[in-house]
Amino acid sequence: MTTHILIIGLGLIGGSLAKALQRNQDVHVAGYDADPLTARKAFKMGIIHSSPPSLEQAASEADVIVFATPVGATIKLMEQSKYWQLKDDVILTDTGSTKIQIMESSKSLNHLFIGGHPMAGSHKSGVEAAKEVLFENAYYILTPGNATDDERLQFLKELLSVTKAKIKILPAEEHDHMTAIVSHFPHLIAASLVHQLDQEDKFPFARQLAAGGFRDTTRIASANPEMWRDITTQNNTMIVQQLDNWMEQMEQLKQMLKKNDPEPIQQFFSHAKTVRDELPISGHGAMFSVFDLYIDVPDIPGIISELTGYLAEEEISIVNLRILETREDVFGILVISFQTTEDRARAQKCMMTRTVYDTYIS
Ligand SMILES: NC(=O)c1ccc[n+]([C@@H]2O[C@H](COP(=O)([O-])OP(=O)(O)OC[C@H]3O[C@@H](n4cnc5c(N)ncnc54)[C@H](O)[C@@H]3O)[C@@H](O)[C@H]2O)c1
Ligand SMILES: O=C(O)C(=O)C[C@]1(C(=O)O)C=C[C@@H](O)C=C1
Repeated sequence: MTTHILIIGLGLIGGSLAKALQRNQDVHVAGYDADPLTARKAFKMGIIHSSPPSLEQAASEADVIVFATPVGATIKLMEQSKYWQLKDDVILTDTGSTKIQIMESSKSLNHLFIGGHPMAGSHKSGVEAAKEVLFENAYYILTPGNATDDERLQFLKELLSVTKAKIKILPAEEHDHMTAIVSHFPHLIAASLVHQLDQEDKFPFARQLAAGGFRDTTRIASANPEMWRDITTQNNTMIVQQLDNWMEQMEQLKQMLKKNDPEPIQQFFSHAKTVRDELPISGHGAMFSVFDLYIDVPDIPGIISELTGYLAEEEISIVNLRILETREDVFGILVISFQTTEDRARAQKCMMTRTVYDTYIS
């Protein structure tokens, strides 16, 4: 029997989920977006099976409804959904980055709501950035709240299993506490670092000097401001708590720096390195895994399109590409990221057979 899924909000997350859910032959994925052009694009790109014109009509035909909109809009849509004619056993769920306020709102609904949050994403937004593989190996949090319908919870877990994410059940408070630490507060720090650079007017050339370190630390500051406004206002208390901890830590750091004793300074970096190196980055864990291949390339016009052209000919997908340390007359390092180690191994073989450039894996 076909399961009818309706995804509301066809951006990075809704689009990626729609694509992944289509791996299951027994589902029909309908998609709705407030922006009709986005819905049309999603349909043309094959991300959704159908693009119904009426949200209410589509909702009444759905077995599962996913709110994949910014969390402020999600709460408003949940409120509206009370007036929709829904199937009795419909499952409502969401993909929002916050859970306490959403689960609070769900208490007044007439139908089962199971909170959801795939812990994978990007600084990119919009349907064009959607990727079927986005959730692979990432945690996908489910927050059943007061809903005790084990059968439908199991059904949702099975439905989501095609994303190849690792489903984890968490209460809303634990979710918001932990995401404040590993996602929400770091976002504010990234944005603050960019503001700090922006305020530098003595040597404006500093912007040009912003190389790998600054770019890696602040990548997420390029994300959708509307989405982050909503996350920050909803998880405000937990984020302010993190800021308090941070300010205390910064005060200690300041005292340490004032003494300028090398030993504790090294300890500070050493401890951070140990903890960072032990994070589950490669293959498993909450972080979106990519596998980098480094290629020494000369700074000549067309080099990148030549190399990526070889990869395209061999149908090897890349997820990211950046250049490190290019200067005139000097070899630079092209870093190409792949979704799997297998893709990276194929790419390395391709480069070794089709080019003369050295390749290596960090
Ligand atoms: N971007 C990430 O890294 C990430 C990761 C995990 C979860 N999330 C969460 O998933 C949700 C979606 O994020 P995204 O990155 O896909 O955002 P996005 O900006 O890429 O897409 C959001 C889409 O929702 C549509 N939309 C907005 N209001 C709407 C409404 N009232 N009705 C219908 N459509 C509406 C927009 O037109 C847009 O197409 C957010 O709640 C976010 O917190 C984001
Ligand atoms: O930009 C990324 O790489 C992300 O994965 C984004 C990120 C995160 O902070 O980890 C951002 C918000 C989401 O709720 C989940 C994921």
